[in-house]
Amino acid sequence: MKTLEWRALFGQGAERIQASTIRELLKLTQRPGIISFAGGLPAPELFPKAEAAEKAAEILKEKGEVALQYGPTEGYLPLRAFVAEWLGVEVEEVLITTGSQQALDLLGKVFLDEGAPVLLEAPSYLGAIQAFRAYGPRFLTVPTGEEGPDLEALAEVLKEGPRFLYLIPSFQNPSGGLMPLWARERLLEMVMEKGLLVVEDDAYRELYFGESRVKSLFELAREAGYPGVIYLSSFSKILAPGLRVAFAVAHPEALLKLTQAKQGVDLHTPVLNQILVLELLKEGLLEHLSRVRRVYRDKAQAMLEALEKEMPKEVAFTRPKGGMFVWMELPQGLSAEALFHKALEEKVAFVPGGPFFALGGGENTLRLSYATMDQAAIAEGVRRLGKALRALLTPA
Ligand SMILES: Cc1ncc(COP(=O)(O)O)c(CN[C@@H](CCCC(=O)O)C(=O)O)c1O
Repeated sequence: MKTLEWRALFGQGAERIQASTIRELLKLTQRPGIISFAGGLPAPELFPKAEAAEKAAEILKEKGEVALQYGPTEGYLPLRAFVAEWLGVEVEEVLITTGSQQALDLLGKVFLDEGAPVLLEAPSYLGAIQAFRAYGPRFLTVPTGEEGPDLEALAEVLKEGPRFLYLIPSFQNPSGGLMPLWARERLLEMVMEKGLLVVEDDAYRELYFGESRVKSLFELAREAGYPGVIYLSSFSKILAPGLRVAFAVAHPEALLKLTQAKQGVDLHTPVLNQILVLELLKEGLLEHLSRVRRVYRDKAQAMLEALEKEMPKEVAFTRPKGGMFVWMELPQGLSAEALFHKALEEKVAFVPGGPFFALGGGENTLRLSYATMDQAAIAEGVRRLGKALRALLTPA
């Protein structure tokens, strides 16, 4: 068979397209017997399987012509209307996307150029770093922690005039941080003063363990009459990630360009999936959301109890108030990559923290997701992790 030198055939941009660490690791965690804290994969016990089977059959029977035909790029109008009412915005401001992951790619396509500055937290969602990196931007970062980005450092780096700030104010991936209201108001003041654009990724908006949600940057900006916040959220974490249905809310001018970009990417998000999401949400959404919150709060509690019991005192870890992740820091000098391999020997997996830092660093950090495993597996997985850690901490 004749061979081709594929690398020579790739375009220049192909060099910037790199693998997703989570996606690559997830292949490893398919091995039998592994307890995986790697992907933020929602709890399968929460998937409305029986209802979805019934509703999908009904949709195909009664609306098959619509569900199986090409649809509008903007999205299935009744679903857009549902999202608009839920968020208190106009339907013209809502674009249905094929997961928030697609929205991140569209934002890179529309707002970034080679060498253009874009600001992210350090650490931040590695899927966003992967999506934006394909457009060759100059990454700027601001340290982030349990209460969100460091606002003093942010004031400095804003002087670089980033095309946009990509932020995850609620239950940040991977650090679990929750920006308090005062910090959100302060950040918005800085952004409005400079007329900058914010992309608010609110994937975990409903997964709060406390009494209520903190107001989003988007809501605060609306109240201040500022159009410069583009809001993303998704049905992945509250319904089913495999349906790939999410949404972006933006000023009509921005939304028009994002929609045009989407036309060139996938024409539209699968219509059957959009109708199915709408039908599943229309009944008992509030009860479903309170069950989802309880399940994740219990899983988080199980992981924190196990970590308190099993982790050596040299290790630090966050106590999340929502979301799906615990962020862990090993003593300086210890490598999370080295721990990853020891942990695999003990049949437990996690995501080393390095890939969450757009400008590098974080070699001693790691992310643990409690979302997927049941409480017994969480306790056993943390026990195994403790064993691997002690082996790493005890010099041979
Ligand atoms: C902040 C943030 N923004 C967008 C996404 C992607 O959500 P969609 O399912 O594309 O709506 C995610 C999902 N992240 C998960 C899921 C990745 C799953 C995978 O790559 O298999 C993770 O970090 O593990 C996210 O955390």
